Amino acid sequence: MENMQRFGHVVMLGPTNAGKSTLLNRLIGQKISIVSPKPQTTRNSISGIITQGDVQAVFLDTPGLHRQKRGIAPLLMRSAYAALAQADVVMLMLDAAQYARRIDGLAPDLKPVVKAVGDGRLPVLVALNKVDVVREKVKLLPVLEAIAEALPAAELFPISALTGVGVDELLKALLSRLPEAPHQFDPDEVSTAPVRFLASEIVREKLFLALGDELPYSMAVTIEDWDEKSKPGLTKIRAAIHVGRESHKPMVIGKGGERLKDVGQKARADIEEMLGTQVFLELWVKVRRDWTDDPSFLRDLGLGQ
Ligand SMILES: Nc1nc2c(ncn2[C@@H]2O[C@H](COP(=O)(O)OP(=O)(O)OP(=O)(O)O)[C@@H](O)[C@H]2O)c(=O)[nH]1
Repeated sequence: MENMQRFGHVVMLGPTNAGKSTLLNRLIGQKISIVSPKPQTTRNSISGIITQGDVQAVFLDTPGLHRQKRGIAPLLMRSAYAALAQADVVMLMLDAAQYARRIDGLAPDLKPVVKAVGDGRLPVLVALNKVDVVREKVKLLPVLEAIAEALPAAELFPISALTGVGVDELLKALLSRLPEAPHQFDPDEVSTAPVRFLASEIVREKLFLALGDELPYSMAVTIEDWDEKSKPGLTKIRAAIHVGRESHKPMVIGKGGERLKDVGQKARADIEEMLGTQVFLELWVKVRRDWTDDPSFLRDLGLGQ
């Protein structure tokens, strides 16, 4: 029998600057940037998706709870509560170093969290971040005590998102709290959708640089084929450069194909760096008259409705 899958939403709370982005970058890397969620998930707040074996976790970011005191719209608060309504686990991220220096800031930072999730309905995991800069670890004790008092059911994890200390334990605990449910995202789709787009942007950037003033006004790049399966460690990409007129084609290609070759080499180097694999990049130029008026093509480029 197949193992039961587990799936759930991890809602991240915490004041700005606590280190949420740093932690997510460490956990998910570049796969964060742009994902293509299914419609039922709150699109705007998705910051990353992790799939590890049978477990898939969607991380939702919520700036709302902690910015309220600075007077930013109740809308943000509502979006935080909307995210919390979907939460299976709450991760509260705090800058422990800051409170180790001055504990007075802790109570006001905990207050909105206690109000929102202090009833114990959801598992709350507290990441006490930046412990790498706390030299005297005893200074953490009053911080730990105050959190344990305010959120008695919470589990505490001293970590450093920067160095990685404690991060594995935190992730393991987060994943283990997710309920049995089928995965909602295809891990391949999640990982390649954003990088495909970024790859096309890289090609476009190199074209802009190479063409300078000669740049045709209507030019677009689409990824026609993306193959990372046929050979491990190699990503084969076929990208089309669309120009609006036949006369633009030689401008892009250059004498003896030199310009296109140069663009391809530069783009390939950047895409390799982004993907961390070798890349075989094939570029070709397509003339597509009046594509700027073609709604279905614009949609393909992500520009239409
Ligand atoms: N020393 C140390 N610095 C850290 C650690 N984690 C994050 N930082 C630093 O803290 C600052 C804020 O980190 P971010 O990850 O941007 O914080 P954030 O919570 O995403 O902030 P917002 O995007 O404003 O919500 C950055 O300068 C990070 O380099 C850590 O574990 N140790």
